Amino acid sequence: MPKEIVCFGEMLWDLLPTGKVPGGAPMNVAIHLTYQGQKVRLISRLCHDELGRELILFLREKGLDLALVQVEQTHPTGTVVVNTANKTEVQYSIVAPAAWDFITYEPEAAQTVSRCDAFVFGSLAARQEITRQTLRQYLPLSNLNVLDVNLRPPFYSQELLEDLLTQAHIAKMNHHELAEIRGWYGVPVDAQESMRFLVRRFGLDLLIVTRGEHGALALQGDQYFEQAGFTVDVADTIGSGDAFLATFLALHLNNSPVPEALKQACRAGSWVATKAGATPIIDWDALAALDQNPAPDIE
Ligand SMILES: OC[C@H]1O[C@](O)(CO)[C@@H](O)[C@@H]1O
Repeated sequence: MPKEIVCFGEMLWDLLPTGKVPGGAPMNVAIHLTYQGQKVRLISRLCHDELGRELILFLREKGLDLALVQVEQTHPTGTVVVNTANKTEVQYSIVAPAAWDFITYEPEAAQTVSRCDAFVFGSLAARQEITRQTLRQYLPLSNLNVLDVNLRPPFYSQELLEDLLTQAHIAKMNHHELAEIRGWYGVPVDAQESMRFLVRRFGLDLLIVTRGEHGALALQGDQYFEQAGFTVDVADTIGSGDAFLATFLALHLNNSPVPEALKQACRAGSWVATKAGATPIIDWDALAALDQNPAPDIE
């Protein structure tokens, strides 16, 4: 059954050396959730400029509901200069200000958030005051807050992350982000132990850690799960984590057991890494073939 999922935050163009592709973690998650038949609303903001108009056309073609996307005239539609010199560790220069820094509170959006099945957000959207305040107003309304940590330097602080983690029910981060956050508390290097620490400290129901080609880990209550990764030819890793999260959520919200959701999410993330840009349409048949390419474990 389709679930109602609200994605909040940045929508933008990723400017790659080869040209521009639509991006922004919450928007990427929204598109992947739409591919997977879920009912999605994106809360964001763009400008009535050339890039904004192009983005609207792209999203309409993808079948996304744009009723809660605000349009303004002052701040430009978001752009990010992406350095893909290292294909597996892409660097983002996130241009500021951007229209998505100015998402304002709307009663209709608040109502949608209060009755949705999940509210997906990340730390980057909170880099500027206005969008941060709007996010703070929506978070208490939703029954299931899903934090996609997405640390994008220099736009985060320990204080901000602690605030967001406290309000999250589910959190997803990659292994680099886990290492950084663990470091704030001097927790031992062991992944499982540091996950247990974070789940306890922030009262999380579920914590997921992605490990690139080495798969993913999850801790739900006391139960710890590991999923091995898949070896693929990486085009770039942009949006890989976003496809992972969308796939995990679509399954989790529809009552799949965590190990099954983790496995499909790893497959989807790996597949997206084989293509340029964040939102290629996933070929689920080709994905099944990934099982023949398990990657070696790192631990
Ligand atoms: O959202 C910030 C950046 O992260 C991505 O979503 C990838 O996860 C890019 O598309 C975007 O430029």
